[in-house]
Amino acid sequence: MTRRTLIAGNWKMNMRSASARSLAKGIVDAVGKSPAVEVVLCPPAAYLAAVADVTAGTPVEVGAQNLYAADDGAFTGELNASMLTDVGCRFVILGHSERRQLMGETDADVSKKLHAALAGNLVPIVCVGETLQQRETNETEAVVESQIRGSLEGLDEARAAGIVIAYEPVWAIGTGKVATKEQAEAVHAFIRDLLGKMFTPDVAAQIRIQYGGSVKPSNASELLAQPNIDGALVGGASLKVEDFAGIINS
Ligand SMILES: O=C(CO)COP(=O)(O)O
Repeated sequence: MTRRTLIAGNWKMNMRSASARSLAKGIVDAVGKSPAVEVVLCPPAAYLAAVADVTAGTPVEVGAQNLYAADDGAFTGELNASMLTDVGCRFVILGHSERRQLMGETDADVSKKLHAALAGNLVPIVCVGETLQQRETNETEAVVESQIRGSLEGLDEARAAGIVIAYEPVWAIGTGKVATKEQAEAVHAFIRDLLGKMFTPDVAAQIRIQYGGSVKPSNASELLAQPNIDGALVGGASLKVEDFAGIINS
């Protein structure tokens, strides 16, 4: 089973309209017409339309960083899947550790969002990962398993193959402390095995599992060479054309 490598840039809460457009343009130019990997830019919601305008007609795709799991209605400040596809999104990041920690998002919330994303034709990138304390007390597998089981609650086999999982150890996010390729591969293999039990080994073999946490041009190729690492979800290094292009080309 070949899984196409997926490199996504999570811009988090950064950029302004001019810098967002110029970053997107730089990446479009660096990626060219037929990149070997799939490339997704996830700007803040305020700049989704501007970035989608720049990437239109190119292989670079656009993703949102969150959604609200409801149809149109009285939900002040929120955006639903239909609005995201309407402004050009194909992907949506769900359950990022920053949202879990800062906004109190739970696995149950993530599961609702996952179903809303799929119903709205968005590809969900579901984030999971342990804290440093959990790693040090050997809880990594238990934490990741319960996040995946909870976040994927109610997902059927037919739709499971199309989702993306991002393993992002919390201690590696924005810290410069990247997981070693062995540490990352061990968790990715564990996740694939778990997905095989939850669905079928064939479905698990189709699900792309990205690694995230201090990915840079200098460490991307060894991570991406691991058999169960199918891409990267990049934060800081996605904010500079040179760094992000370096990861894409690694
Ligand atoms: O959280 C991340 C991507 O979603 C990773 O962030 P950094 O690449 O800045 O560590």
